[in-house]
Amino acid sequence: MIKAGILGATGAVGQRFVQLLADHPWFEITSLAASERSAGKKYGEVAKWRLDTDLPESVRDIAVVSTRPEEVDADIVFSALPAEEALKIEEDFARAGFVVSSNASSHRMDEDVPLLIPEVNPEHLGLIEIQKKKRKWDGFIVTNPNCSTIMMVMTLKPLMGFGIESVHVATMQAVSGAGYEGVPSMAILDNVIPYIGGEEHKMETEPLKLLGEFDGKAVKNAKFWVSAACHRVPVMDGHTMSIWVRSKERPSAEEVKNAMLKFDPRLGDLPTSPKKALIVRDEPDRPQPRLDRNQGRGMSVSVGRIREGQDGAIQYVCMGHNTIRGAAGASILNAEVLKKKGYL
Ligand SMILES: NC(=O)C1=CN([C@@H]2O[C@H](COP(=O)(O)OP(=O)(O)OC[C@H]3O[C@@H](n4cnc5c(N)ncnc54)[C@H](OP(=O)(O)O)[C@@H]3O)[C@@H](O)[C@H]2O)C=CC1
Ligand SMILES: N[C@@H](CC(=O)OP(=O)(O)O)C(=O)O
Repeated sequence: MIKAGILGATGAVGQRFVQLLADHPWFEITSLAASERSAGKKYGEVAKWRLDTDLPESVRDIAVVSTRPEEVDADIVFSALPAEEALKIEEDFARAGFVVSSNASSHRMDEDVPLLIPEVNPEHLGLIEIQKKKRKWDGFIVTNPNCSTIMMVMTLKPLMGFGIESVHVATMQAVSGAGYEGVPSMAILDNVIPYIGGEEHKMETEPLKLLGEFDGKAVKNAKFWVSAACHRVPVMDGHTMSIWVRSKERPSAEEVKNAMLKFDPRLGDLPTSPKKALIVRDEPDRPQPRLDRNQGRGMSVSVGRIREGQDGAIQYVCMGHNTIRGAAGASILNAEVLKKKGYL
């Protein structure tokens, strides 16, 4: 078993890591780290457990440590730290020789850090050697994208052959994306909030790196543009988005559907990879978060309503589980690929 630590283990995403790693066949939780407020106390006392499965017994009595590398016993650390804290702490861990699989945004756009979706750009892992050499680190950092970006980019990947020119997207994002204390119930019930700080910029920039080409030295960004509008809606889990894609080749809805149906990333049999990365639905009223977010144990992205728009764009809806495929599950799948490819 590979020894795994979780940084930010008591938080919303940290708890998802604990839930998904507790019975993982390759990783064993050996350290749980959080702020000085929690350090020294038992995990079961300080983690206000809010998931709909029980707190795993195996972690209840583990003493939480602080996020200093010398206190953490692990080969890999999964980071669910707030971005401001992750910036330095993740570097401290990589410098100290740890593999860091991060869900935080701090290092995503660093030119020597892989921003990874295993089904989309596994070749970007070539940046690891460049990162280690440049920074003189024994360890390294690999990141997963923003939760909305992940869902959208998984649907764009099979369309790249049509010559994408532009993408418009409007999101409807679940409240869990902001964390338990993030959006007061008085603000979101009976309401839609048309603003999520920083989200539109992430959706407009991260896809270009993810779908860019790695030439052995650097990633050259993909050459199309994305325009995003992000909204918070009163849904617990599951980010839904309406997407309009304009391409040079002007494919029909049928051709787009077939490209998505044929999308086979050939990841092999990794514990967290779903049987189908994309699930294409024909019903006129799907996907829906409540019905579709747990497809592929929360790791599949569901697509529906693929149709030709008025201006030659292809229009569709996609949806995925934001704290599993969009956060903890994404980092764990990244780590499984690292293991499979011999980086771990
Ligand atoms: N919620 C979501 O769906 C998603 C979140 N993310 C990203 O994941 C990260 C975590 O988000 P979330 O789980 O919602 O956040 P939470 O606020 O719920 O949890 C934060 C965690 O970090 C710890 N922490 C806070 N400050 C420090 C510090 N100074 N030093 C060390 N540890 C600290 C907290 O410990 P303590 O309990 O002791 O305070 C807690 O364990 C963020 O970067 C967020 O942007 C990404 C995608 C989705
Ligand atoms: N902002 C996202 C969650 C998040 O924290 O994203 P990021 O990993 O890019 O910081 C949401 O609300 O739903």
